[in-house]
Amino acid sequence: MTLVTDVRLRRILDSRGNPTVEADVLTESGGFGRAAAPSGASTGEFEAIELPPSESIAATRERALPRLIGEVHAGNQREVDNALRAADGTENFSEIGANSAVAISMAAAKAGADVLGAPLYQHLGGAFRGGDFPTPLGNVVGGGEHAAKATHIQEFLSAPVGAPSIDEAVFANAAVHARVAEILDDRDIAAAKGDEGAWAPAVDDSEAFEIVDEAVSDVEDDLGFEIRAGLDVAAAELYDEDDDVYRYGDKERSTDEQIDYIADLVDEYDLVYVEDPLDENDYDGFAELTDRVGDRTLICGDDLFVTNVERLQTGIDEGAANSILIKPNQIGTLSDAFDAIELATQHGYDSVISHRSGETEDTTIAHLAVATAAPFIKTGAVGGERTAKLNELIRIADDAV
Ligand SMILES: C=C(OP(=O)(O)O)C(=O)O
Ligand SMILES: [Mg+2]
Repeated sequence: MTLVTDVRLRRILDSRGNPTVEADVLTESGGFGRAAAPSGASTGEFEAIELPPSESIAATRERALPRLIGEVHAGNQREVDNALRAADGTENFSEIGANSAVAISMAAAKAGADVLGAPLYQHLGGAFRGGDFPTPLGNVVGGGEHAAKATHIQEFLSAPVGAPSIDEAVFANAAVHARVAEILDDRDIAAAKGDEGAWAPAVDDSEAFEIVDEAVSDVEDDLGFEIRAGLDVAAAELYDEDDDVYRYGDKERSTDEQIDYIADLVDEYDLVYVEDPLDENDYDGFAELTDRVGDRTLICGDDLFVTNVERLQTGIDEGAANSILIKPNQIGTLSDAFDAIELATQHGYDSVISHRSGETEDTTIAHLAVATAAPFIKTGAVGGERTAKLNELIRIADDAV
């Protein structure tokens, strides 16, 4: 019934106006799934390879489609994903591109759900999923690789940890985003938006902390539940390997100073979440910071782990971080992303399902978060490609997908 009878690939626009890959998967009994690959800007060194979309589509048509069409079942995710891996033949999808691979992998899952007549989260997670919703981490101020001439830290996040429902959590993040705009206006600071819809003011990081702290407290007082702040430092982008320092404009920090700086920020701003506080090769630094503040905040590996079970296992062995960012396109298939989530859960690491800075209207990650009962999802606060996922979470909670 779920035998794949056709796979169609095309170039579509992503939220930055760049081309990306969209896949349609059709099955024998009329099942249909469509999904699109996102794209990163602050990509990790160890991520699966994203090829130029036209190149990826051509290679996938030649190498992968003969192994998929008439050969695999959309309802059997491992079979689909194993066929993609076999067609590529490399560890990092450098032959067909992780962009086509992940689009097909996610589209196949949707086609499998369609045949079953089940929502995607239930097809992926089973009949008993749908009761646990992630806390959304909403990007409200940012810079780094996502906006020119803005903060050095890539993302300042709002985390409505006390929200009684996903609906209230999503609206809380939008309210913090709106409150930041008012505070910027009061301070006469003009701000454009970065790639993920966060405000991107030309302020130094210390002023951004003040603004976000004030916005979070104001909205917390208004709404009456706990909202905290978090960060994606994206420190690999700040790290200068030659001089072994982190560069924040003219200011330099050694690794020890960086660890002290982040540990102080955790306490000063009561941060609930810190992603990539150190370089993507620095397991020792991650371990030291986790040892110092891991009892009171999440230390999350994004560029460090790249959704890769081997890199995560190294982190687990060394005590580096206590949380992992999950981006299916970093690794290339949904099966690989599931394996990373399962390994994380077994070892007490929290999974944070994440968008990329270049996104589409695709909502797969909302379903993935509910299917795996992930405690957090990072998918922005405002902007159509971000609200696509947030609104899907609201629909899932309303049993309306
Ligand atoms: C979402 C992120 O950005 P990008 O997609 O540019 O890697 C991130 O670094 O967590
Ligand atoms: Mg990151």
